[in-house]
Amino acid sequence: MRDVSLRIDAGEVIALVGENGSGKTTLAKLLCRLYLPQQGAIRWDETDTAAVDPDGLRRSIAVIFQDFLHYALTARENIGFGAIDQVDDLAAVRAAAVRSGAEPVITALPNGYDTILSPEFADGRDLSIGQWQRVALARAFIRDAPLVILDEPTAALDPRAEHDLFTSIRALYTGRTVLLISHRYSTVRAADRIYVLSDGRIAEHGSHEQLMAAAGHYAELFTLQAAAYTEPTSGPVLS
Ligand SMILES: Nc1ncnc2c1ncn2[C@@H]1O[C@H](COP(=O)(O)OP(=O)(O)OP(=O)(O)O)[C@@H](O)[C@H]1O
Repeated sequence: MRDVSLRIDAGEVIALVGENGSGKTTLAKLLCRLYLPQQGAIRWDETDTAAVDPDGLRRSIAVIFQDFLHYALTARENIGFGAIDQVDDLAAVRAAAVRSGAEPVITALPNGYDTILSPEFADGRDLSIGQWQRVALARAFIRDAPLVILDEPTAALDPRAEHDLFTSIRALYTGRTVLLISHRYSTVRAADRIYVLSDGRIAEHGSHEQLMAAAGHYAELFTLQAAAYTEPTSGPVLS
């Protein structure tokens, strides 16, 4: 990443978009201090995050990466590990599951929240990718962190679940700051500000309306994706 300068204010919903390999996940990992910048600084308020205790910093961030972990443990543990002190608090685990849409999936399992999410165990069950994604979202909800980073949180969700998540994202995270990475332009358009990454740099930023008016890279990608839904002849042809 080069020449990247961005500011995220408390309570904002910020979206990062850009083509594959443009650096979105790398930027998220830098914010979590999984990587240290070779030059420049990342400051939380006025403090350089390179100078703070990494564990403390990470406790202040709830993050779901694209390749989130699937633990061969119970549904309760898979969610409760988001906030280690609440792993035995079924009410907190259930509340997070309700918010993420995982509750109906889990209650249908043979032992509910005590079902091991792996088919290798007696009465264990595996979940579909989209169901796992709801569990991962619950894991992020349960942690009372001021910064929430969601890297492609809806890639495997069905359209209704995706719609439900994004129409409720501000209510879900009231008072928290959200960094959302997504290739779905319909979901990022409601962000307060959108940063467009290209080849490790910020190519554009602004609100959806500002970026559409600028008629640049964002407007091109948004229009391309929207056209696939609205123009019957522009989509791929299966034969
Ligand atoms: N640990 C790493 N070391 C070196 N290069 C890396 C590392 N992780 C990713 N990259 C490279 O950095 C570039 C940006 O990757 P990144 O995962 O940040 O892209 P992205 O915008 O999130 O892409 P996608 O939309 O596919 O998820 C890619 O060229 C990738 O190969």
